[in-house]
Amino acid sequence: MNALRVGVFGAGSWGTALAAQAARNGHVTTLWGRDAEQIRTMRDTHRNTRYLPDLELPANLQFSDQLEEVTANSDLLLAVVPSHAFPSVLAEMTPHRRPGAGLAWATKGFELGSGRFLHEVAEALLGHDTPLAVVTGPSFAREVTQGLPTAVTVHGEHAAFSQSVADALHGPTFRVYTGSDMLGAELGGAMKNVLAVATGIADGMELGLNARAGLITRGLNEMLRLNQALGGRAETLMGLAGLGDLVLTCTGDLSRNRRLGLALGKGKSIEQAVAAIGQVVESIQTADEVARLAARHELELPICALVARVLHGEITPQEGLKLLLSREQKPEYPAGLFGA
Ligand SMILES: NC(=O)C1=CN([C@@H]2O[C@H](COP(=O)(O)OP(=O)(O)OC[C@H]3O[C@@H](n4cnc5c(N)ncnc54)[C@H](O)[C@@H]3O)[C@@H](O)[C@H]2O)C=CC1
Ligand SMILES: O=C(CO)COP(=O)(O)O
Repeated sequence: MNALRVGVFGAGSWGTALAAQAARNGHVTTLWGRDAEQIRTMRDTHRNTRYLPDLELPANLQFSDQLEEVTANSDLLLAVVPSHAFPSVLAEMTPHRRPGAGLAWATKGFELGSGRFLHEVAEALLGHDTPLAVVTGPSFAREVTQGLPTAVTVHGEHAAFSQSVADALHGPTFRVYTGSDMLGAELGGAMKNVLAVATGIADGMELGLNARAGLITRGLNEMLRLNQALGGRAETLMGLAGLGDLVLTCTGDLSRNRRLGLALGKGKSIEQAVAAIGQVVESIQTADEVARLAARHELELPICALVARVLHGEITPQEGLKLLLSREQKPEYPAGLFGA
């Protein structure tokens, strides 16, 4: 193995977990965070005292609050900031990038306010010749940092680059698959967060296990239909980036998006729920961007649309449930698997 210089941008829970993974594989890895105080503490304790305080990080992992320096010294750039910060952090990195250094990201979501995919944001900033890839799949940061078995996938059009990202992260308990469908992979990772809120709400309202399974399956149908309208490949959504992450996030209580739904279903306000979680909850922005994309393609995605309305406080979870259950009866697949 050739040791790479890996720069990981975003010192939240997922950036920390992926940086630890690359460091464990022997790569010279630096985790960049914007908060100098937090970075100092991480350097002193070799722990992410804010997000994963009980877990020790590899001794060879380095920490920095100098974005320019980390960018200039990395062969592989891995962005793991929240989606709302992705365009600005990438714009800051761009002028300092080494020629030929590819960019991967593990952020899940869209550009805020435009519905642009993150690969579109990256292409606009870095040009079409820069190797790009998205790292996604069912992966709670805590479990990855603990070394529990996990499978993810890396999608990009530049096969050699995707393989190098996969190789940098793949390890004895961290399986990394590859594919070439960035759009489908990004769509799955973003939409599952919205659908996790729906199943969280249902579970918070104690609607039962049948309701949860029904929501996951009809949610997958919404993913597949939007994906088809956008030109993604169905198999991507049937794999780790879609179904895999959907199942994890809709059923696993480590999910912040599911926990937001659980709190709303139990009658808490969105402000109370977000404050209690204290971390990034991507669905809050993503629900609007999914609605924007669906409207652009004249698609009706009832579960996602109702989640957006609940998140905006336009309807209560009880009203959302009534609306969903009173929809017209129809065939499960009116026009084949991907019919409306
Ligand atoms: N935590 C997880 O298990 C997983 C998270 N993800 C995705 O990774 C992304 C990051 O999430 P987490 O690390 O979990 O979030 P987190 O809530 O644990 O941490 C967020 C981090 O982003 C930083 N940040 C916020 N705004 C920033 C800005 N403008 N510039 C630079 N840094 C900024 C914060 O300081 C903090 O360190 C999200 O898109 C999430 O959906 C994906 C897979 C797993
Ligand atoms: O993306 C994730 C797991 O794959 C993490 O989900 P949450 O952001 O809902 O915690």
